[in-house]
Amino acid sequence: MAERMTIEDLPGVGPATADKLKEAGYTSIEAIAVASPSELAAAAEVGENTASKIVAAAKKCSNIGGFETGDTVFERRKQVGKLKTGSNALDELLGGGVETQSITEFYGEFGSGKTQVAHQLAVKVQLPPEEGGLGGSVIMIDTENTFRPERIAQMVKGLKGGEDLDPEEFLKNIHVARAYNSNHQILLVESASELAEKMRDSDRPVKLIIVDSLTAHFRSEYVGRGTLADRQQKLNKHMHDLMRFGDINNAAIVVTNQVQAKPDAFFGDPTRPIGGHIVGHTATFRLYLRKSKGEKRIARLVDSPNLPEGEAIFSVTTEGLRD
Ligand SMILES: Nc1ncnc2c1ncn2[C@@H]1O[C@H](COP(=O)(O)OP(=O)(O)OP(=O)(O)O)[C@@H](O)[C@H]1O
Repeated sequence: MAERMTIEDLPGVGPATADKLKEAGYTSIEAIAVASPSELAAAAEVGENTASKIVAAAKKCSNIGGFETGDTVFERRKQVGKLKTGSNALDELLGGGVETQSITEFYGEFGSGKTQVAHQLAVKVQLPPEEGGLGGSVIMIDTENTFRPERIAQMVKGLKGGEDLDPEEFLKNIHVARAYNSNHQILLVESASELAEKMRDSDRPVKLIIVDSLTAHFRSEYVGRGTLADRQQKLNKHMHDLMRFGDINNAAIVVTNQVQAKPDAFFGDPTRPIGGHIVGHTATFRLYLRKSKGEKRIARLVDSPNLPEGEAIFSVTTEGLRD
């Protein structure tokens, strides 16, 4: 493969401009390719004409914004990997596991097991494909301080042959960042892209990005009807950034989401995931998690483009997810 280009290689981008662009968050060719020339002009303090040329050059070498033929899309789809969850029933519901190049959303009430699923996937993704993993590392954006290394250690010990495995080796492949507010959360996807780019040719490329929770910050920061449009716009950008991360890295994207009580809903389930249409339309797979007896959980697949709706029952145990 030809050596990867960096933004310094773009015509019209000298070292000073490159620094300004990076400072403003344009850290990759892809980020520049999808920028508007006027935004870029302001960020890099160059004229609009120069900015247009930079964007055009970035588009050309990133193939973003261009059309692809069906066979190219088909080639990329062939690369799609499936990450096993530890529960066969849940894997089957998902058509074989959590897919790369897709966003899988787990939503449910407090204690329904969303964070447990996230921890389990962070462990499983590190296993080789023969063992249901993707042989990769993981980036975790933690918005509510729920990441627990101890929990990872328990789940590593719960793997097949886990007694001989060193949990620390697994922890080294989990890159965790706390997001302090929704803007920070959005920015972290850019940092994640940089990290993934650096690791792309290593023996542990990033194969999974988790955002737990996707909506908590948005929900608490945008209160009241008047702010809804703003919130949805930000959330929409965030989801698309994540989707692009998945495409570029052939990585799986897993997000968790709470439900909001809808006391005025007389029919159907009175709870709905936060984020409404935006999250719903961008997530490829949506799973609604419910608590059942004891460690049992029920997952329902909602709105999948190519899989039938259905339910799976699994357990959250100390060792991890099980049937
Ligand atoms: N070490 C463990 N061993 C067994 N079960 C555990 C363990 N730790 C957590 N659990 C189970 O996971 C549940 C908590 O689930 P989790 O934290 O994933 O909920 P959540 O859906 O993320 O909730 P929230 O919306 O509050 O973040 C606990 O109620 C418990 O049943």
